[in-house]
Amino acid sequence: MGSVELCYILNRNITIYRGVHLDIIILGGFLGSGKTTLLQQLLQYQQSQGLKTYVLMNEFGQYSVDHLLVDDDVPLKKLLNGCICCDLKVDVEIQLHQLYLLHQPDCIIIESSGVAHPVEILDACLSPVLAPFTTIKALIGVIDGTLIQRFSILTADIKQLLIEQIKYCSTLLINKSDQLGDELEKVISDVRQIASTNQIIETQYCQLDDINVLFKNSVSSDYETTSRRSHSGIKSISCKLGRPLDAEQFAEWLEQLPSSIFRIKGILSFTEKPDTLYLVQYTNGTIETREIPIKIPPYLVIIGEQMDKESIKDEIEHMQ
Ligand SMILES: Nc1nc2c(ncn2[C@@H]2O[C@H](COP(=O)(O)OP(=O)(O)OP(=O)(O)O)[C@@H](O)[C@H]2O)c(=O)[nH]1
Repeated sequence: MGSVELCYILNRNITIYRGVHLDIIILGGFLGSGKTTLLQQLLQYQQSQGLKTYVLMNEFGQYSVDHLLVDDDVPLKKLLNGCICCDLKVDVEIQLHQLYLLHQPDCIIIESSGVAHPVEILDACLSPVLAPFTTIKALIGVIDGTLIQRFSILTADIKQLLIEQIKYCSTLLINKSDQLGDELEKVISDVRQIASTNQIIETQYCQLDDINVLFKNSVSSDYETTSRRSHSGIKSISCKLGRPLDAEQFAEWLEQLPSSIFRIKGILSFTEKPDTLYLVQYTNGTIETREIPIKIPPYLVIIGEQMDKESIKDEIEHMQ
C-alpha cells in the first residue's frame, strides 16, 4: 500500500474515531538494562487501573525472547530484526496507526530495542497524523548502572549511544543498584551530568513504590534528532539450535566471552534434560536461567560489538 493511500485511509478513520485519546509510553535504555522487567510492572499497573494497553516491542535480533515474558492476554506486536529508531522507524508510525484504528487502546507502550536512540522513537510518535489524538505520557530511560560504572572503557560509539539514551528522557531509572555497592552515588552523579530531567530514581529490578512517579515529568519537545543513527558497530547473531547444548561447555563459553558481547538471550535445552526448555539471559557477565513451560524450537540471539559471526556460530555448533 502506498503512503498516500495509507494516509487517506488513516485520515478517514481518524475522523471516525475522533475523541478517543491515546497515551504513549516509550521505554528506552541499553541492551539488558531492565526494560522488559519494567514493562511487566507497568502492565500490571495498567491492568489494575482498567486501562486497555497494547505493547509494541522491538528486538534487534531476528527472534524475540521478551514477548515470552509478557502475559498471553496482553495484546502485543513485535517488530524484529532491526531497530525502530532507524530501519524500522516508519513501521512504528504505521503500527501505532493500525493499533489505534483497529483497537482504540487507552495506551500503547513501546519497548525499544536496546540499541535505539529514544529521541528517534519520540520523533516517530509525534508524526502530524498521530499528534492530534496522542499524548506522549513518558519517555523512560532504564539505565544499567553497571554500564555507567564501566563507561570509561566503552567504545566511542557505545558511549555516544548511552548519552543519547539518557539525554532527553522525562524519567530515568538507575537500575541494577544491587550491583553498584559504594559506587551508587557516583553513578547517579555521572548520570545527572548528562540528563536533562531531574527525575532520576535508583531501582533494583525496576521496582517502584509508586509507579505514578514515572509520569510526573512531561516529555520535552525540545530535542534534537541524532545525525548518526546507524548502529554500525553493533550486530546481532540469531541461530536456531537443532540439538540440546552441553550445559558445562555453555557455561565455560559464557565465562570467556569478551565484554564487547553485551547481550545473549534465548530459549535453550541442555543434554541433561533435553525435553525441558530454559529461558537464558546474559547481560554484562551475569547469567540468569529459568525453566519455561513452552514448546518451541530452541534459539539463541547474541548481540555485541565487533563480533566475528562465523566463529561464534561455529562455537555454538560445537556445543550441540
Ligand atoms: N541484578 C539485577 N539484574 C536485573 C535487574 N533488573 C533486571 N535484571 C536482569 O537483567 C536481565 C535483563 O533484563 P531485561 O528486563 O530483559 O532487560 P531489557 O532491557 O529488556 O533487555 P533487552 O530487551 O535485551 O535490551 C534479566 O536477566 C533481568 O532479570 C536489577 O536491578 N538487578
